[in-house]
Amino acid sequence: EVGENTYDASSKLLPQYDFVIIGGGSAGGVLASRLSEIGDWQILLLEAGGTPPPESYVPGFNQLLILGDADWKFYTTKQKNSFNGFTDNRIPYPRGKTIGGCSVLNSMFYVRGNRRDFDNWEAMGNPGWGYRDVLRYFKKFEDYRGKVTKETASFHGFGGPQTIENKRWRTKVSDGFLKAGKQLGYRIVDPSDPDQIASRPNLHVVLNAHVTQIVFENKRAVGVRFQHRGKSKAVFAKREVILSAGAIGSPQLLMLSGVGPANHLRYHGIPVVADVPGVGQNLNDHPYMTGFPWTIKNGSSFHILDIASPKTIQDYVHYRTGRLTTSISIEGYAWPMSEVGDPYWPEVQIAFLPFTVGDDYGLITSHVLGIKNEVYQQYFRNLVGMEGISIGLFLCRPKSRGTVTLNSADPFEAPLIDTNYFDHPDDMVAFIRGMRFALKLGSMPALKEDFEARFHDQPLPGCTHEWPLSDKYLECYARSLTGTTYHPSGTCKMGPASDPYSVVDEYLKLRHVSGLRVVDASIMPLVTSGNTNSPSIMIGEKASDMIKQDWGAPIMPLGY
Ligand SMILES: Cc1cc2nc3c(=O)[nH]c(=O)nc-3n(C[C@H](O)[C@H](O)[C@H](O)COP(=O)(O)OP(=O)(O)OC[C@H]3O[C@@H](n4cnc5c(N)ncnc54)[C@H](O)[C@@H]3O)c2cc1C
Repeated sequence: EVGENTYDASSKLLPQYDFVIIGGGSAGGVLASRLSEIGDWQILLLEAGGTPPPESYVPGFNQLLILGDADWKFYTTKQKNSFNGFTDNRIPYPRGKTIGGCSVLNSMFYVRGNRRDFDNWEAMGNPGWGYRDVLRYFKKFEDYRGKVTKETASFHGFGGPQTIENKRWRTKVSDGFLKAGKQLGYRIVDPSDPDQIASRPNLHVVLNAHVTQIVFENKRAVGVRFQHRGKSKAVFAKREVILSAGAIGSPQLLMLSGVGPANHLRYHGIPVVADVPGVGQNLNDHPYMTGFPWTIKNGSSFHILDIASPKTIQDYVHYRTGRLTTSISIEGYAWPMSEVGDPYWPEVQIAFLPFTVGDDYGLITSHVLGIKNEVYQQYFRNLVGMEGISIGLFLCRPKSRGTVTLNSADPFEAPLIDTNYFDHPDDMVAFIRGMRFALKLGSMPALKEDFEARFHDQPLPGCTHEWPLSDKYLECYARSLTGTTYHPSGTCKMGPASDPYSVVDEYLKLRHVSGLRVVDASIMPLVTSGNTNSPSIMIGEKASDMIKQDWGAPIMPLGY
């Protein structure tokens, strides 16, 4: 929407607004839209990136966005327990730098998470964040376009700004994936089942506005400084500054502004406004194994070169149908029952892809993932030109925690992102259980017989010393080819005052300072058991109502 209109209000910037929102991503965009519903309030949204690039309008071009102009192009630090199969033991860590944030780069999967995730947030000392409380906000932003039954109508929303629909195109072999699940005794379910910014005169959006500091007066956030077209500018907030710069940007900006672990700030010569030790800690992300490869019979999936065929392009351009209507990514998810603890709170999420890393001649997938050239050449290259599938997985609630810290006090320098995957030994144990499920799924008759799925049983370079498919081999495989699912969260976690590492309270207000809230994926105390875009939107929706309530503005009834 924004891409088609000029919202850039830099020429009419006011010196002061009621609310200044930093970051126009999944959560910040929602906030700007909802708060500007109150006509008396002046809202400013500052976004470091520009308008989304043209390729972002074609879902099938999703992979081309990574490492492009709309990506911050972050990398992780070198890892000791993971990334052995990636160049220099580090990986690209994409984050959207454009209006829309990561929602512009993402693969558009709509997964809310498990109801137990939110009940657990509440049990962790965050009243008002249980499943029953947040469900209404998931429904509020939805415009569900799938099949409406009595059941789906009860847990989906209608008429909201975000359309949710079934994929318009999928491969034949994805039927095999669903059938293989049935053969293992599972059901096909809607994962949401519990069991736009309009142009408004009071909303100013400034693009290419990189916020460099939140300004405090006596521990109250009163405004922000930002760089725009080579000039340093400042703007002030009468009511609140709201930080929605995402799970990497938000802790970085807090620390640059003097809010964070005092010793770390002093080390970088930053005057301490408030010692908040949890800022940048508790980095939760879902470690994601790129997928065991299988070859399948021709005609079951698609050939990468078909994407550029005149028919595919014509189908998309003229009719909005065909291969390009969906991202080139995962085609189906499965949640195996957990073998440990609550069986209905899955440990892993299984991902089904209708291609292998070898499919695209090493041009895109291995590049955006950061796979070492020798691993591609020795393991994936002989899959070139063959139709295939991959079955991967991610760990839903890892126990390992990473960090986001400052590399320097320079706001234009990328922070240090230490994912720290597999630091906690329980994570590897759970991951290996998930890998065994993935192997079992791929060997079910629905794939093996109907689609002639053949496991690519070549040993992975670096793991040849282990007995094939032994636990040790699987561990080595996981440490080599597990990267990110792009779900960082938790770095400004919400928690009770008794938790010294809580950064915000249940109203998302920053502890030890005033006039400042954090509203984005960084507030999740524990990452949800699924993809994180819709929970981030939900956080934006819920925060908007909390802010309106605090300032005596009317809250629209939800109707559910
Ligand atoms: C490649 C990729 C694929 C993904 N696929 C899916 C998927 O299919 N389904 C799903 O549910 N989730 C997916 N995700 C995750 C999901 O998109 C994110 O969890 C979600 O968008 C996070 O929202 P947010 O509001 O917390 O942050 P963001 O959307 O990252 O927004 C933060 C915004 O703040 C801006 N910003 C940062 N620092 C500053 C600053 N100093 N000054 C001004 N502006 C600043 C950024 O440019 C950005 O626009 C994916 C993510 C990626 C990267």
